[in-house]
Amino acid sequence: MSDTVLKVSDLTVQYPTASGSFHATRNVSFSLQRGERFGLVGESGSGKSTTILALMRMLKGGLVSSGSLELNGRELTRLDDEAFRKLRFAEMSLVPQGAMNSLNPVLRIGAQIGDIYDDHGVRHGGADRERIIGDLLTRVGLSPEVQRRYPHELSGGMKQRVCIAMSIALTPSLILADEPTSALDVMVQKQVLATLGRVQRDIGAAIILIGHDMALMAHFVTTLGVMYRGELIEVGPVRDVFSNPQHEYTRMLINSLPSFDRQARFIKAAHQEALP
Ligand SMILES: Nc1ncnc2c1ncn2[C@@H]1O[C@H](COP(=O)(O)OP(=O)(O)OP(=O)(O)O)[C@@H](O)[C@H]1O
Repeated sequence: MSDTVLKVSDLTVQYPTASGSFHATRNVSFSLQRGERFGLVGESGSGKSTTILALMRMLKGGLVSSGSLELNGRELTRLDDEAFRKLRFAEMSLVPQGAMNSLNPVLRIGAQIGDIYDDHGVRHGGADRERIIGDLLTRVGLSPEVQRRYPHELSGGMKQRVCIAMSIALTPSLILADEPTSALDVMVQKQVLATLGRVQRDIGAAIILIGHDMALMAHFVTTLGVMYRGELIEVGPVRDVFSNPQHEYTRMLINSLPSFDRQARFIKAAHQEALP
C-alpha cells in the first residue's frame, strides 16, 4: 500500500462576489505521507482555511473550479455527497477553530459522539458504547463522566478536547485542524496541542495544522507550507524553511518573530525532533 495519504494537485477555489469571481486559492499542490505533520501558515485571508474546507467539501459559497484532491488513492472531487458523508470522520476529520460553535448546545457530549458511530453504522449496544466513549474521552485527557455533560458545562479547553476525541473516534488517516487552539489561553493551548499530537501519532494519521504562531508550528510540524494571496509559495521540511527561506514573504514572517535570539531558538526547536 502506498504511503501517500493525500495528494492535492492544482487546487483552485473561487468565491463568486458582486464584482466577479474571487480566487481564494490558485493552483495549490502538495502531498502528505502517512503520519506526516504539515503546517500551513500565512497572513489572514491567504487561503489556508479555504484549502482545508475544500478538502472536507465544506466551503460556504465557494467552488472548487479546478484541481484534483486524492485521499488514499481516491479522487474526492468525483465522489457523490453520500459517499463523501461516509468518508468524513472515517477517513478524514476536521478539528474546527471554535469548539464552542461546532458542538450542539442541547445534546450531551456522549450523544454527540454516539451520533458519529450511528451515522457510520458502528454498533456497540448499551453499556458497551458508554465504555467505548469513556475510553475515547480518557485518551484526550478527559474523565469518562464528561459524556454525561452538556457543552456549556465544559471549559474551552475541555470542549476542544471533545472535538479532538470526535476527530479520532473512527481512526481516520487524515486530521485537519484549523487553528484548533487559537481561542484558548497560552498554557492550555500547549496542553491541547500536545494531546492532539499524541493521539494523532497513536493512530498514525497525517495531519494538516493551520496556525499563526510560528513558534508553536516549529515545535509541532515536520513540513511547513506558506500561503500568500491564495498561492502556496513555499513548502518544505520545517527546518529548511526556517533556516533557508526561499521567498521574501517567508523571510518577513520569520523576521517578524520578536528578536534574533528568539529566532535562533525557534530554528533550534525546528531542528529538534517534533514534539510531543
Ligand atoms: N464565503 C466566502 N465568500 C467570499 N469570499 C470568501 C468566503 N470565505 C472566504 N473568502 C475569501 O477567501 C480568501 C481566503 O480566505 P480564508 O478564510 O481561506 O483565509 P485564511 O488564510 O484561512 O485566513 P484566516 O487566517 O483569517 O482564517 C479571503 O480573501 C476571504 O475573504
